[in-house]
Amino acid sequence: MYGIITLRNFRNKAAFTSFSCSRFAHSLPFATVKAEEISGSQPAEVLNLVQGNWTKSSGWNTILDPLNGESFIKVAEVDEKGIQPFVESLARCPKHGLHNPFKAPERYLMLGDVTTKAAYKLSLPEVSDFFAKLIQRVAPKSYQQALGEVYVTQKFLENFCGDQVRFLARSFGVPGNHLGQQSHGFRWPYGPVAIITPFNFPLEIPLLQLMGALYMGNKPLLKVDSKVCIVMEQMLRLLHDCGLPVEDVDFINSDGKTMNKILLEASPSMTLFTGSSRVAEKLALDLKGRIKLEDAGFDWKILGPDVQEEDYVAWVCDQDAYACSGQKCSAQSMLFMHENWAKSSLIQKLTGLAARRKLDDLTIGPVLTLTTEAMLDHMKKLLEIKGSKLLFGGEELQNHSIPAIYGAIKPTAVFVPLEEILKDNNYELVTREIFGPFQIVTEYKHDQLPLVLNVLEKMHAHLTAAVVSSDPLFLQEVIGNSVNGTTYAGLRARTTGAPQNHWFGPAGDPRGAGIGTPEAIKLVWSCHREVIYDIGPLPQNWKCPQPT
Ligand SMILES: NC(=O)c1ccc[n+]([C@@H]2O[C@H](COP(=O)([O-])OP(=O)(O)OC[C@H]3O[C@@H](n4cnc5c(N)ncnc54)[C@H](O)[C@@H]3O)[C@@H](O)[C@H]2O)c1
Repeated sequence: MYGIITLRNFRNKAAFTSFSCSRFAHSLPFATVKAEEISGSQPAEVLNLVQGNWTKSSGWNTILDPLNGESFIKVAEVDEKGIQPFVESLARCPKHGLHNPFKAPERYLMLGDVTTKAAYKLSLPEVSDFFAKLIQRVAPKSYQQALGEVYVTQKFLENFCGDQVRFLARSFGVPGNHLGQQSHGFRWPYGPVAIITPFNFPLEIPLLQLMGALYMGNKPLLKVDSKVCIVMEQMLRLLHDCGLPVEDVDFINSDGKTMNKILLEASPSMTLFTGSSRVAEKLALDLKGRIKLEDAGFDWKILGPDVQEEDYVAWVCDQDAYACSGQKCSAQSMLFMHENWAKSSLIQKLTGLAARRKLDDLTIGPVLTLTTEAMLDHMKKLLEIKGSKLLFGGEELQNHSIPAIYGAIKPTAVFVPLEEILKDNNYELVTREIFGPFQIVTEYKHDQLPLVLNVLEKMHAHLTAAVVSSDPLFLQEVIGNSVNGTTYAGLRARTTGAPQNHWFGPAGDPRGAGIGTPEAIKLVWSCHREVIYDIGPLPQNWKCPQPT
């Protein structure tokens, strides 16, 4: 999801951490684990939080270390028999929330204070290093990518310090028709809500959505994918340390089926789901539409006719497609090259950049939701399409100990001719999201832009996009004829990159959610309520009129 960000501050801190962290690692007051010491012989435990208490459950789910297969984390997973305390806890929160502009407004200030403290703590090198390393253990990505996730999270918290939380609930008023009448629009909470998040950004996605839900007055039940839930468990402990009341958030570990059952029984007023389109569509039906979605991304980049800065553009393509082993929902899944780019050395450069990626530093690593076989099978099917060819990759990683339940392939690119992509029997296959280091590359001739736009029109997921060109008319043409919710345009355009300072989310779907900005928080976590004051006085000599 998130890409190349400015890491200036953190680089300095990272340099500092390298010699200072081992000294601090044992003294983080909130933490119950040490990121580097979790192992098969010293497995970590992850608990649930309900009604203010950390609890175990009747069973443990064992998580395998994605790098060596050791059973290194035990998650106390709630099964269908254990859901009642969570259902009851949500039921205790009224529809009008824990706070709203007419109720307990001091909570807006309290949450501003908690956020100030949390932003400060997360800025400490020993704390950011702890979370970056913990992220790396469960969702292996390079240290810089993991630290980037922590950095965006910390900057987000900085944005909502002090009075910024109450400013989110800013209202407006309009004069009425007669003396004493005024209408006021308020941002109103939903009350009991649920947040479900995937494995790929273990800190950023759940934390940003959780804080947004709290800010607007809701009581959230949070469920993070069990493979990575240890990160948010530790973050909740940090938030408690910063003054967040323990009853404000419930945290559950379970499989998808159990969570589905909780949603049906507890019937939260709103659920925010981030994950695959398959589960998103199921939940949308089950919850009768009381849901907002951040679902699959089949993200595209179009290189316009003006070839320039080849080295830079190739580097951005490599980062977009293969950083975090392609497991960002914003990862570049399809690259459309203008024929001028096809004649350039772009593909050669891209091949060289992809070859630099190494398991040693996790610039390439395990794929957590697809096996090696599944990805290579998909590639074989693509290669059966007329005119398609393997550009690079297409092989299993060498000398690895990644367990077979996960995937391990080299950064891969498959070329498929544009005309073939548009054929009905190929379209679905070619545009299937492969959540791993895998992209489709194609070429369009000067007069074939309408065909490219046609490919985009047929897609069902409209998350991120990039239009790489310095020609304003070209940018206008592509942006004006497409939909994606987060679109980068210009010479430096990328598909990945979801810093806290811009909206990130899909467009073209009324259920689409957003993350990061004040607008995203208000849209996802509050609804509009209008209060019309009509206090009088009555007009002098008022008499009862005829009925109408
Ligand atoms: N749009 C975004 O912002 C965004 C961000 C990250 C990931 N993604 C997408 O997420 C997908 C990868 O994540 P994944 O494979 O872990 O997704 P997934 O849909 O399998 O799982 C996501 C979460 O839903 C839970 N879940 C599964 N079935 C459920 C059910 N029936 N009821 C309730 N909860 C259920 C899982 O346990 C997990 O916590 C990709 O498609 C990617 O594009 C989207």
